[in-house]
Amino acid sequence: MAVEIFYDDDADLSIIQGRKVAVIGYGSQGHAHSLSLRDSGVDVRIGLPEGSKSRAKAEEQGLRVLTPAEASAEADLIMILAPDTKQRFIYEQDIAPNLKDGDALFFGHGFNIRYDLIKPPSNVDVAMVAPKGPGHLVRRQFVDGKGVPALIAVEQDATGNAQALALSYAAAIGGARAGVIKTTFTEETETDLFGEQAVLCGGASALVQTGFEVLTEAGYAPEIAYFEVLHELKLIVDLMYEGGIARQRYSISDTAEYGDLTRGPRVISPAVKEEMKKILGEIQDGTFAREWVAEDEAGRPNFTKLEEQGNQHPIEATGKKLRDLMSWVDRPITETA
Ligand SMILES: NC(=O)C1=CN([C@@H]2O[C@H](COP(=O)(O)OP(=O)(O)OC[C@H]3O[C@@H](n4cnc5c(N)ncnc54)[C@H](OP(=O)(O)O)[C@@H]3O)[C@@H](O)[C@H]2O)C=CC1
Ligand SMILES: CC[C@](O)(C(C)=O)C(=O)O
Ligand SMILES: [Mg+2]
Ligand SMILES: [Mg+2]
Repeated sequence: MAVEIFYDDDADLSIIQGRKVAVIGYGSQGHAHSLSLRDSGVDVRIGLPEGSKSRAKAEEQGLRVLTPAEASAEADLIMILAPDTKQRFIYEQDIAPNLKDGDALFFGHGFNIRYDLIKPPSNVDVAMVAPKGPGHLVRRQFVDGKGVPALIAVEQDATGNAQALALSYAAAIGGARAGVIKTTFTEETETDLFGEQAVLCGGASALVQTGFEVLTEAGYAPEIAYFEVLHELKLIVDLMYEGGIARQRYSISDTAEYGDLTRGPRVISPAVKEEMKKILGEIQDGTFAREWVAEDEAGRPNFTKLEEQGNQHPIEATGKKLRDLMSWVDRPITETA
């Protein structure tokens, strides 16, 4: 089925400029949405708990910070950009008691609606603006006059204007410069989880770590292995980003292309595809969501252990040493947030 794609000319920025927006959370997405909304002439306030470490950062960047309940009470559009596992508690405690007829409840990802963790009342619009990229790059691209593509979806249209409002919001954070696609909460949630687990984060990280291990265990220098499987990956993916896999194959040598065509399918074998299908099934039937919610409720023991193991992987120390010597590598996102 053909998708609908919207650009800046299709969006009416004055719609979002006429609203009082509360952004709940000031992390990766929260800071990007808030600053770009503000720069697009939108009346925005931030909702963060009293003890939040992000409060000082938001205030330093010239934003007004309230508690989540105060921000929700003042606003007529509430965008929840807190961690997915915390959203239902924030919604019950701070947002739901402050929702008024015709308000809009916005999400940056459909997890809590798709898996029935939040059930909004029927008198408010429920919509999503989900940028297809990390928040720090959403902001960086906006500042550079570019944009990260975004998905919009309407779960509930109480006012009859929810789609125009979502498109206006997406344009205000730069999404309509690159293209805004209309979807559903279900499609966004399931494709986003699949993408991050199988390809973008899970798949890519495991591929890089495993390639590094194979080379270093065979006695090659870690620095050479790092350049080969991590640093150069960005350069190869840049070519795909610019012109697809065909453009990447045009730029590499014929030798590389023959290796790509004949060895690639041995690495990503039919068994890997079967595993990807299983992963998609666990997303579709709710297994992953139940597991993640339970893991979070238990204090994230497995998450913490695996994250620490990842931080200790030898590729991290090698990469840090080499990146410190490359002045042209962009500043870490922690410094640009
Ligand atoms: N990361 C990304 O680029 C993308 C994220 N998304 C979606 O955006 C949403 C936000 O994710 P992300 O930006 O990664 O989140 P982060 O973890 O980067 O930031 C979460 C923010 O929420 C704050 N927070 C925590 N608890 C509360 C609370 N009780 N009340 C109010 N604020 C709270 C945190 O405060 P403190 O700093 O004090 O911890 C922090 O500022 C999620 O739905 C995610 O799926 C969608 C697309 C991409
Ligand atoms: C790829 C991870 C992501 O889905 C994103 C940056 O788009 C996320 O949830 O952070
Ligand atoms: Mg994503
Ligand atoms: Mg995601």
